[in-house]
Amino acid sequence: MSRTIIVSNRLPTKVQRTANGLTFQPSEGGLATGLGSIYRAADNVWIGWPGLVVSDPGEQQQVTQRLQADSMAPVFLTEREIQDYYEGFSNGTLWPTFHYFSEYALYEEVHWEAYVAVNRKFCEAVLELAGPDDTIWVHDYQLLLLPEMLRRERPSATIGFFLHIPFPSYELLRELPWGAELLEGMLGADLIGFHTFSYQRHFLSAVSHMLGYPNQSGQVETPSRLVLVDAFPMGIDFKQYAETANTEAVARQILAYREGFREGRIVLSIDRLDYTKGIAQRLRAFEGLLQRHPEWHGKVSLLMVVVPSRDQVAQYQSLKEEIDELVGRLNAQFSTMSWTPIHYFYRSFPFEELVALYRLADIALVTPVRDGMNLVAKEYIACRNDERGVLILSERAGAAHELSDALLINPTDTNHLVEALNEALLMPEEEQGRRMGHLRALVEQYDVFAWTKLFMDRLAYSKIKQHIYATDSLDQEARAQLQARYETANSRLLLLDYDGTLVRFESNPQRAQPDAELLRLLSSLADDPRNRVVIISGRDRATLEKWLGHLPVDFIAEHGVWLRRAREEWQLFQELRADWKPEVRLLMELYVRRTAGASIEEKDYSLAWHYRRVDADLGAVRARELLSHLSFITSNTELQVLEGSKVLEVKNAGINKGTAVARWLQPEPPEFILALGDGRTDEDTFKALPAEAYTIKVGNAARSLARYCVGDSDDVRSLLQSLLVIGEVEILA
Ligand SMILES: O=P(O)(O)OC[C@H]1O[C@H](O[C@H]2O[C@H](CO)[C@@H](O)[C@H](O)[C@H]2O)[C@H](O)[C@@H](O)[C@@H]1O
Ligand SMILES: O=c1ccn([C@@H]2O[C@H](COP(=O)(O)OP(=O)(O)O)[C@@H](O)[C@H]2O)c(=O)[nH]1
Repeated sequence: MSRTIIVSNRLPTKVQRTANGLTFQPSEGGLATGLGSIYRAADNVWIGWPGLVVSDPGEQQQVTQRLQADSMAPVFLTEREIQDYYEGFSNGTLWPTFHYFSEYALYEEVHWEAYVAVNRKFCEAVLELAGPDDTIWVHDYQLLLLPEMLRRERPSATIGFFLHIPFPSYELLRELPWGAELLEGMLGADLIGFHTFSYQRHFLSAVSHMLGYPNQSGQVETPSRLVLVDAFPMGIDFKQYAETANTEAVARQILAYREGFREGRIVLSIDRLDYTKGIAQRLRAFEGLLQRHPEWHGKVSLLMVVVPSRDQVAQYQSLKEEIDELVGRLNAQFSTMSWTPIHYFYRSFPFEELVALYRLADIALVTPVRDGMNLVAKEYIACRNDERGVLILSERAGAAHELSDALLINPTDTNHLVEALNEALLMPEEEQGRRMGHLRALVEQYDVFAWTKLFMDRLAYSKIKQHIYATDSLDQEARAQLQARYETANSRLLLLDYDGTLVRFESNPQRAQPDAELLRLLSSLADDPRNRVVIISGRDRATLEKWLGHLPVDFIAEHGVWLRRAREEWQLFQELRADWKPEVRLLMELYVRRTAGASIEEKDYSLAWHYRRVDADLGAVRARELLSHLSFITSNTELQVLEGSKVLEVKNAGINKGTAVARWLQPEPPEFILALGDGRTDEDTFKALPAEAYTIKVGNAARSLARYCVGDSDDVRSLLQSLLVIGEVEILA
């Protein structure tokens, strides 16, 4: 039976060392609490760190056995690994950068090395446990490299990845020296999930800027696979919170807490200690309320739970001091004999006590400056079976994208926050009920089970999608078979695209001239009387003639408009019109003026608008605008607009590389056909060829019709060179 292997840095159970030996407690933090419900509900396994250094082999065995009974498998980390991988790279570099606190970020090579090594350690733990049919679900920023590491070992595994924290703008990511490696690491997955659409958008933009991989409708085309990217706002186990809130035990707990506050109103704040949570700003806003609205003195208290977290990281230590100092100052300033404005707890609370706090509070004050999602906000809602209470929520928490009936605030705008607090304290019960009713319906519907199902369904869909477009890479075996066919064939047709296939792409197309090695290779291949070599390109015939015209090769130029047999005259594929060019040119010129780096290429029967040298985002936007303009003016004409790699081309419809290639297949197709191409226009060639032809896509094969793929033009040359060697051996023999 197939299982889901959940992999995250932290396990949902944390091990602690006490005077009485090791204890096992639930972990805090949204990842562990949120996923805890789904993993217990099914036959899944969870791999992760148990939160403590356990180096003694006997103790390791004890922990392993105890966790195993709960379907968990521990990955033990050494003191050094915790310092460099967890506190260092994960929480000293990635956490601040991804939360827009890059001024806190450390850039230490030794932390990076530990991060790579620990990701590898997790990889080994997964490989040991995961069967071939198991689904592997990797979580969060501590394991960004893991999907790619797993992919290398298990090319066909089903791997999902979910990021629980924000994915920042590309501008933040580029500050990391290791940005590209991290993106590649994530792209080892089949499906990558984020809490919100804007995190997804930032990721896609980073992938296109830093790796150059295109994407369409949330699908990234990597050189080897299609990777799906989508937004899945995480939910909570609504039922568990709602049911617990109705229990006798919670009712008793509420009564006990109530005594301490008498009739006073309670504002609740619960977070891990973290500078992203806006705890200090929140205290200042509470101070503002007491200063500006003295009518609340003695009538409202802030109940603040701060759960200890990452206390070995410098910023967390200084934040703790700042909070202690602020709470002390405010209480000293405002307290009376019968009223304490702030009740501050620096510890975690057991589940039922938490539920009682949520149920007790008139207001939940959730004001992070950045937060991937924030489950506390959803838990508060789930506990309000009475449909009372007001949620004040930061617009910079992922949860704000769903919870629009909360009072949404900007956490750094203290005035706004003060007035929101006052508004919440004065909010009539009827309005509280209306807002809470909407919020509850939403949190109930999109709970953690719905979230998991959605993710898993999309993961299965990503595999189907990949299967439809699957292109095998030209491995040793396929290459040997191709060579054997080549060797025995008496007539061979080699159809070779030029840019991106025989030579690398240049940002200036005029610099893509053939080098001596390529000229030698083509000339030697064409010298074999059994070979017919055809250079098949979108380029104009003059350029091809200038660069390669002296070789004994055939040409297909302008995507099939011009044909030339070796050393003969150029022939037009058929009579064509060019009187449309001035009008189209005017439009393209307008887009050149608006877009620095764009240029127009004029051919006999087509016009191309190039944007390879334009800023990637701007280029994509302008190309879309121009495309819609061009589609409009070419509708009901005999023209077509072709979308190539960073180029839009207007040309006569019905002629393409494929229609031209068909002429080389007559009267009889050759015994051996090899076609190599890297772009969308080469797909027409592949389509026009018989099934037994060797069609090979160069580079990104995610959506190709080709039978095989190779990496780049170096691989192409090495393949052609190997054919040449076969030919030479035959001649010698
Ligand atoms: O494991 P720790 O270092 O102790 O930190 C606790 C967790 O903090 C982060 O939680 C995030 O996940 C939540 C659920 O998706 C989300 O609501 C919240 O906004 C995030 O900050 C972290 O991402 C986890 O890996 C940690 O375990
Ligand atoms: O004493 C506590 C206080 C909070 N939490 C839990 O910690 C999680 C915090 O998750 P959130 O998404 O709000 O933020 P994170 O800490 O993951 O950044 C919530 O599920 C809380 O119920 C807990 O387990 N014990």
